[in-house]
Amino acid sequence: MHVDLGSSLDATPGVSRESLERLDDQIAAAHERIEAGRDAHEHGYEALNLPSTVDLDAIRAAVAPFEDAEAVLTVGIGGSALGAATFADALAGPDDPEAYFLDNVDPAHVSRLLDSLPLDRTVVNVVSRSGTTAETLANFLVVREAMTDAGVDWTERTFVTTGESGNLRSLATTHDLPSLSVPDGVPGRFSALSTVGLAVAAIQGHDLEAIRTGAADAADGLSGSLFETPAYAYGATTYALAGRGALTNAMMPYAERLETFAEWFAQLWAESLGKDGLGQTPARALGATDQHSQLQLYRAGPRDKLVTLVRPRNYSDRPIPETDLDGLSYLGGSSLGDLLDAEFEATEASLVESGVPAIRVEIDAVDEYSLGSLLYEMEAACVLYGELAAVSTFTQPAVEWGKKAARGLLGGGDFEEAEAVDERTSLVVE
Ligand SMILES: O=P(O)(O)OC[C@H]1O[C@H](O)[C@H](O)[C@@H](O)[C@@H]1O
Repeated sequence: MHVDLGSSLDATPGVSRESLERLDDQIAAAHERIEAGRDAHEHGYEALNLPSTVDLDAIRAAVAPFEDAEAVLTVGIGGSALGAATFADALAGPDDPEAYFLDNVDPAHVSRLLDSLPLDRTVVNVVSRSGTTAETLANFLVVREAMTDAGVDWTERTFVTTGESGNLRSLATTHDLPSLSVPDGVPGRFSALSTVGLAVAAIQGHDLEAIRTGAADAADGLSGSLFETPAYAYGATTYALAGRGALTNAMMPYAERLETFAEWFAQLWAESLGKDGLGQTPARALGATDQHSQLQLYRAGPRDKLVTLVRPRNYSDRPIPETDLDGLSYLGGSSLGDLLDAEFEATEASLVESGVPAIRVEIDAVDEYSLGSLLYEMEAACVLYGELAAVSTFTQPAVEWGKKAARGLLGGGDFEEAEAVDERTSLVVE
């Protein structure tokens, strides 16, 4: 990825070139720590080794029985869905099997989706690193029943991606289902470049090798200076801006195909960095659509934000027809891409003009290579930010608290977290 920090210099809050130079001493130390973690295969840091450890042949072999699928339904949540969804939404072609994601247990949504799918031509991809996540297991039980009711042998149309043990692993063994392993030491939100994120891309026929090469080139490019490493430039600057009050980071891609990338980024940033009273709230926006809504707040609201503007440098364009309609002739002869680029630059300029920090992130194209690189570099940026902030980047105790409370409420065991639900104070107004 290409990172341009110019629009965050001298903003409010902002960074100066000198402050970034001072921060660069800490980058060298953080980079050494990251490299040591990678070398020792430590939990979390191991994710940054995925370009060399992921077994693409194993992924291709696991999905080979499903070449005829018309649709692939992933049942997973959080890191077990968002990486795959990011690739699927960014890379989808007209002839690919459709990718669907059940990452919520809203009954109306689940029923509507199951009613619309050709279940006899759908492959079900059940993904859970832990094998215990209630939403995923509940949805899988519902999907399995729907297949049986439709006269489909679910064991013929399901594969599982999970850890070496747990409920899902036992299910795969019992029914002799094709399965993939979630790599050790890779937290869910860092697993997009592993079996977890790549199996759907394989079913859709995307170029896994190019994704891996994009990530591997990004890994090779990590160095001890933010001025030489785009991932660290992004991580260090967002960290510095947070320290100066930019507590919200609006991730705003100018490409519909990257809308889900912003969702993936939100999990990565929030769950990794939101600890010890620190962190930076990721907001999801889409250019140019949200110029006509959220931009008012970003430009003129509280001075507690930065905006990350993302765009591809190359894309297939579509001309705008000539018109003799009064006042619209300036559009004719131009293209939708020209208009989108102009909107991007206008938004950036409007933020600069009002002193709101922005960071420009560009990728060469929305293709496999650039996505591999983008996701890897955002993960490296996040790990660097975590080092600088001295938070425990790879844990998520606050999320787990809620998981235990919900399980306890459903009678899934004795969890003291569930008792807090009874202790809640209410103040009802009707
Ligand atoms: O893959 P699973 O074990 O089912 O976990 C799915 C998700 O569950 C939790 O909410 C974790 O905090 C997330 O990081 C994880 O991605």
